[in-house]
Amino acid sequence: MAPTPSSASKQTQTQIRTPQSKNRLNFNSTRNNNNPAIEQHNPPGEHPVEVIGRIRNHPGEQKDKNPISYLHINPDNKTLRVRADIGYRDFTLDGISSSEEEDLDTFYKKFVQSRINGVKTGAKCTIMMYGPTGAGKSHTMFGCSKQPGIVYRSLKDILGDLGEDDSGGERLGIGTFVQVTVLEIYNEEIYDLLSSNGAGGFGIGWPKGNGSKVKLEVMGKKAKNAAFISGSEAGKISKEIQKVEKRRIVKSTLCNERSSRSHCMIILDVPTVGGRLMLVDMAGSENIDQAGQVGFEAKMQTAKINQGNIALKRVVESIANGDSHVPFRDSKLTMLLQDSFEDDQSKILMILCASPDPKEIHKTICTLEYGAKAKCIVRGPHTPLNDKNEDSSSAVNLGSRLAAMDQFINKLQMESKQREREKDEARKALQKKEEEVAALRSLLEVKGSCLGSGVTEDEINMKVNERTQMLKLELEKKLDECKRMAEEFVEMERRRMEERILQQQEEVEMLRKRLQEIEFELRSSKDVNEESESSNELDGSSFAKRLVGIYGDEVPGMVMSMELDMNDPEPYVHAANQSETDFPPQFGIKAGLTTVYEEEETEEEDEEVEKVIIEEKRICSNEKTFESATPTQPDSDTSRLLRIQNIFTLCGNQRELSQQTRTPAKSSAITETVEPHWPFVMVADDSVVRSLNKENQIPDECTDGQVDVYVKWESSKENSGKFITTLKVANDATLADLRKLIDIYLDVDNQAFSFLVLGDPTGATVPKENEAIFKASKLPICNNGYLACLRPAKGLQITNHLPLSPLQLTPLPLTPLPLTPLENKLPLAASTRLLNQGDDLSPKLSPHLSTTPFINARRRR
Ligand SMILES: Nc1ncnc2c1ncn2[C@@H]1O[C@H](COP(=O)(O)OP(=O)(O)OP(=O)(O)O)[C@@H](O)[C@H]1O
Repeated sequence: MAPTPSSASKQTQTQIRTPQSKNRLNFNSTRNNNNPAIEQHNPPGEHPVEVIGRIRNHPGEQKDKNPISYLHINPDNKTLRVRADIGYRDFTLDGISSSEEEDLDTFYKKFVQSRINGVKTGAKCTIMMYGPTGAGKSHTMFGCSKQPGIVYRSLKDILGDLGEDDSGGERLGIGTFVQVTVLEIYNEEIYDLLSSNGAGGFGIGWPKGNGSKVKLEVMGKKAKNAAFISGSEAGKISKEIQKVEKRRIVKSTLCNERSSRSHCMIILDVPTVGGRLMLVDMAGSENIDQAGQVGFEAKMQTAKINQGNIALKRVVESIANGDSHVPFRDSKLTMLLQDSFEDDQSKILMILCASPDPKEIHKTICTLEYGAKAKCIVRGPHTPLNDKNEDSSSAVNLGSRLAAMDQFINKLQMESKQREREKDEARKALQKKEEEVAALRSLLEVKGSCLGSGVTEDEINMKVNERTQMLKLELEKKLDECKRMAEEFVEMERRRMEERILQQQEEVEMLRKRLQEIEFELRSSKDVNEESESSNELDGSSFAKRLVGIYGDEVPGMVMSMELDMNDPEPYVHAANQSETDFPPQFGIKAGLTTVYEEEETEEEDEEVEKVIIEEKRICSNEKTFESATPTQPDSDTSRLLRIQNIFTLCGNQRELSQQTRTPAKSSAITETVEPHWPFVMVADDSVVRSLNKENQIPDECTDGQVDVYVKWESSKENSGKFITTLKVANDATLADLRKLIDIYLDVDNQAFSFLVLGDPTGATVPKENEAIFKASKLPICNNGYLACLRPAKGLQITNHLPLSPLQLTPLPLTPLPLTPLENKLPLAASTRLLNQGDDLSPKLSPHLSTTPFINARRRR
């Protein structure tokens, strides 16, 4: 079985004993007077703990950004200034190294190599890596693939590199061998990383397989039965250490992806000289929360890791403070390190690792405070217990200790003052910030109250938008409604127009049929009156032709209008004894049914006047004249006139009263010549009269001082305002005079009436007793004459007052028209005036007209 390090050391060294508790810092140990190197490295009163700071690179992505570090190394390379938010702190150490400026090789040579050299000559040295997780402890201790760490460099330094010099010359460390023990302190248990429960063998042959780690007990200040490897080839041993180092328990934490969860201790004994090197890579000194450990077990683990750190911290403080009791036994780590502190041959090199990350500032400060305290440990000159000068040495030790303590106290006081100042500044800064916050808060309240009861501008805008949308919708709805109503109205109007057009078409059709019947009757009459064909044939046939021409041919683009053409000579035959001057009396009173085609362009001027539809009658009351004008065919002529009038009645009860005289001279001439004393009457409806009054002139007086009076019935629901006759009366005639004439014309027995004052808003009638004083010239003016409107007595039936045909002896009953009056919408044709009646009627036409069922005529008296 291979010897354990402890047993080996027993063989080569005198066991170091723990110093008396009352004189802890005297580090009683066996004096080695034979080793001058030890004397050199441990001068009396020297600090046994050397503290070096090692600042790692900027971690990860921050590396390239080269941030401004909060750590600043003074040019003396011993003082490190830590810049806080407010103020800074300086820490004076034995040396400071930045990994950015000094790689591991440089660092090793500068701060570690001298210690290793001492070990080679028999000195004892403990190198501890202390610091928070991720600060680079393991990196410094073990290095990486590019740069070997302290462990491998030390081995190389102690044993020498066999591969470097094969020439057979003297190599460093030839003949030297080392014994290496690798321990792991995890969860306050010591494990032997070189042995395994399932491996079954030690020595150079490393544990095979994946057996569990062997737990070791502590005996005294050493691990009992710890395995070791011994050898003189640094390369081989380094490889083995590399392997077992991987057996350490690591875990990913917030601070480090591969965080060491255990303390690792590599004990390197150089038996030939009695030198010993203890390399301790401590677990991170982070607190539980920062490690991000979750769960009870994990937290317990972190707590136990910290237990080693805390115990070591207490040991350092205790030694530095000169306590009578140093709590080495508080943890397995401090138990194993007890020799390192107590042996006066032993030196401690504490490497404080720190990260330049500003987030780590507090951990860095804690680490540096810890190192500063460790640095205060003072070891007095070696004084064996049985030394004669023990008292004097004790006094020296005490003096140096007091000096160190004073120094430490001064430093603490300075730090305390510095902290006080920082505290004041922080308090002031805090006060200032609080004032700013209060100001901002009051500003916020003012703004809130300005906006009014918590209503923000956005809310107001939102409400305005909502209201706008609502109004828009309402407007659109109303527009739609209006549009729909307009469409309905248009549609209704369209239907009404269509119905009206249809109705008019039907009426036109019926009229046409009626005219055809008349034509037929005319032809029949021709056959009956063959003997008088010389004159009448031409007359009748031409009239028939005329009628056929009117309704048979319709000229496209022309508007058809029915009109009485009183000046058309065609239907009439000139008498042999008639001269041109005789024409008016003979042919002036002629009724010809004709169609007048008018160009549509002329409609414009005609539309200005409301189209008046009248029925036109002309009655000759002078039998003499009548007979002289038509001595042979009085009945026939009268009948013809009646017929024509009936046609107009058929066409519409309202025809235009067209008796405007184009030339007054001619008019008066015609009147004179034709029938100066005939009581001609031509009356329009009330409504017509009103419109006619506008355009009519004041009636012209005849040469004999007479004026025309048109007599009609008042239009009402029962009757349609029939035209009665035209009377010629003296200028100064009264209504009484007029009544006499009308009575003569009407059948006075049955036709009681009263005069209606047209134009009177009350529609009053003229009392009979006033008729004698009411002049006819006061009557409303109508077409060059005066209009007398008669209101029939109540219950009186209006009869037609057309002149009777001589053949018609008995009056016909009034028969209602089978057709509704056709409203004449065509332009008003040139006025036609019936100047004479009967003399221009074809004798053939009279009987036919007289038999027309629509006519109800009364015989003239
Ligand atoms: N000086 C440096 N240069 C380059 N990389 C470094 C340096 N120091 C540390 N690192 C890297 O930082 C990471 C953490 O380092 P390391 O494991 O040594 O920290 P640690 O202090 O041992 O942490 P823990 O206590 O958790 O084990 C590693 O990946 C390491 O390679």
